[in-house]
Amino acid sequence: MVDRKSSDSAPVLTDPAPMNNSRLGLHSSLHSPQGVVFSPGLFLTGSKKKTVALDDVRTSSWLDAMKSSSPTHRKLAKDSGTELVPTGADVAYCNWMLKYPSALASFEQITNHAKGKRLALFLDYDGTLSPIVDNPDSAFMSLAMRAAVRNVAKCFPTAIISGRSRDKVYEFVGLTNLYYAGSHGMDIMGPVRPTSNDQPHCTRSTDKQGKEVNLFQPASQFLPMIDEVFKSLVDITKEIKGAKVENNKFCVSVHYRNVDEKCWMKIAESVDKILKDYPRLRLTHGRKVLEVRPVLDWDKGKAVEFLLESLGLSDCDDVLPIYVGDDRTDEDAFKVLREGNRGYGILVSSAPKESHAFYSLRDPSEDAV
Ligand SMILES: O=P(O)(O)OC[C@H]1O[C@H](O[C@H]2O[C@H](CO)[C@@H](O)[C@H](O)[C@H]2O)[C@H](O)[C@@H](O)[C@@H]1O
Repeated sequence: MVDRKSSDSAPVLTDPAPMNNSRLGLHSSLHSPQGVVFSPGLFLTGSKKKTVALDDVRTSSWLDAMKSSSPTHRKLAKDSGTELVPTGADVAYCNWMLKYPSALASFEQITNHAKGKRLALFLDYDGTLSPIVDNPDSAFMSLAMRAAVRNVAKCFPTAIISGRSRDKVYEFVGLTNLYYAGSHGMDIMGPVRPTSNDQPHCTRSTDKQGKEVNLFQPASQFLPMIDEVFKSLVDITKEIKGAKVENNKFCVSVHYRNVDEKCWMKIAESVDKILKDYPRLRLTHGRKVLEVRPVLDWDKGKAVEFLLESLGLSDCDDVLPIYVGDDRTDEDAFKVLREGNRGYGILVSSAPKESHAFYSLRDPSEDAV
């Protein structure tokens, strides 16, 4: 079992409230806070210097982040037959699209850039392939979306990279001709690589069709800890109406979408209380969800790089990776593609937000077009 109170353990890294002024501020999980250094391996190390006052600041900054997560904005009224009266939000969205043009409207530009290149497609699941719904167990993708993904995967290598457990996202998508990465990329089932035997955290396995695959699980030593923390989180939140804790194998989601906003502070305090005992776990914010995960230098961006390498597509000028995602965790992947002009990120969002993506789509129904 992992020693959860080891002396060289890292402090819990928390995300400050999102949407602060700086473009990079959005992406706080990338930053190593003071006192935290990246060790030669994947682990983040540092010293724990938290005070009670700092904890209060921390939980209230969590609350700010929770309040601004997944804002709801009305769609521009269309096809309703009524006269359109753009609101301030509509105008703001249109202005935002000048910076992040619609991927659909830019289709020709993208295909021109893709000429002579091999495409590789990376897709987030929730909020990208499936609409956001109240019950995480009912986040089904539409038949049209499944058909679109099936077709695209016949033409280009395609991978799903999700915060969900790999098994769960496979259950939702149900397509065999794809690669799957669960737990924010900490559980990747990819093609067998000639070098994979030498790679740490890689094992040979077989997929559900009996095909030989490469399994990359850099957080495997955290499994007992994650199971333990999952049980504690279920227990501590059981009296909070609407709270739901989801075990995503190498990370845990604490959902508050169905919790009365008056109780959000209680959710933040409960998670904070548990995490105090687990300095090797950290917290990130998603769409009305707090995500507890190992303090590892690994994210969806690293997963994209890993898969490109596994597919023999890294360091090739004739490869154009495209990543479609809606969430803050997808920013890691957008950033990897933007850096060095490697490919395009497409952000699915109905509200303006700062991003490392190049293009935008308003909602998942546009993805399947
Ligand atoms: O990386 P993703 O595939 O986008 O997964 C991120 C989280 O998605 C799920 O939660 C979100 O979608 C739910 C269903 O629409 C919604 O109810 C919830 O409020 C959203 O946060 C999933 O349940 C989480 O475990 C994932 O971490």
